Amino acid sequence: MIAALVKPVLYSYFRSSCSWRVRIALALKGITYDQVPVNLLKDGGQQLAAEFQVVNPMQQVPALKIDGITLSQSLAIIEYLEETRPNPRLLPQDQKKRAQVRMISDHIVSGIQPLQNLAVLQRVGEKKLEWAQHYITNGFQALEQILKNTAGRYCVGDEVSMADLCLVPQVYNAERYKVDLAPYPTITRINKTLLELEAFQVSHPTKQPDTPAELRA
Ligand SMILES: O=C(O)/C=C\C(=O)CC(=O)CC(=O)O
Repeated sequence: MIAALVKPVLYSYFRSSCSWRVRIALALKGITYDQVPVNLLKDGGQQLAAEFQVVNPMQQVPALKIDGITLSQSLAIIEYLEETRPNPRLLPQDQKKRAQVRMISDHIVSGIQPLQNLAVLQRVGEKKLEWAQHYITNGFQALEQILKNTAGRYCVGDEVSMADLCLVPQVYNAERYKVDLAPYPTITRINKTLLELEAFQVSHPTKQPDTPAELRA
């Protein structure tokens, strides 16, 4: 019980899409937390420092200290928040919809983002823009088809779910890597609708404690 009284601590980087997913979950569920910024570019990458390796041996953000444990991997964090702080719900009650939410989340979290993350692009070198565009485009072509069957107002039906927490940061990355979004009207429509919600705005990369002044909104 004592642990629950201690404010959670999020290790985060303002434009890490994986950190943003967790920030949206925390905002939606009304959980107040402290942030420890981990700059992925500064000092050769602060995530690689020995002191952060203790927090997350994978040397990636996000990580969340909560209830006396330290968690990494955004979906594991979001599922823990869901189980311990169930309101508002981020996984639908209906089993088929819940499976669809997990399918779309995994599609982005395993099938797109890891192929265009910083560590991969740093090894790809000068072709990195083309590389990122290729994997985001591939993933979005499939995702557009999937969403045509699952979406209502949001990714799955009309309730905001974990899938939406994955979608918006991935669209942000697509824009960052100059992917043409015109072929994906469903993705674009859902993204725009979600960005009107306060939880998606307060957690946005342009509004974080570690956002550089020139990128602040
Ligand atoms: O360029 C930088 O500022 C460093 C890293 C990131 O933003 C994070 C990523 O590229 C991975 C991702 O979140 O998809």
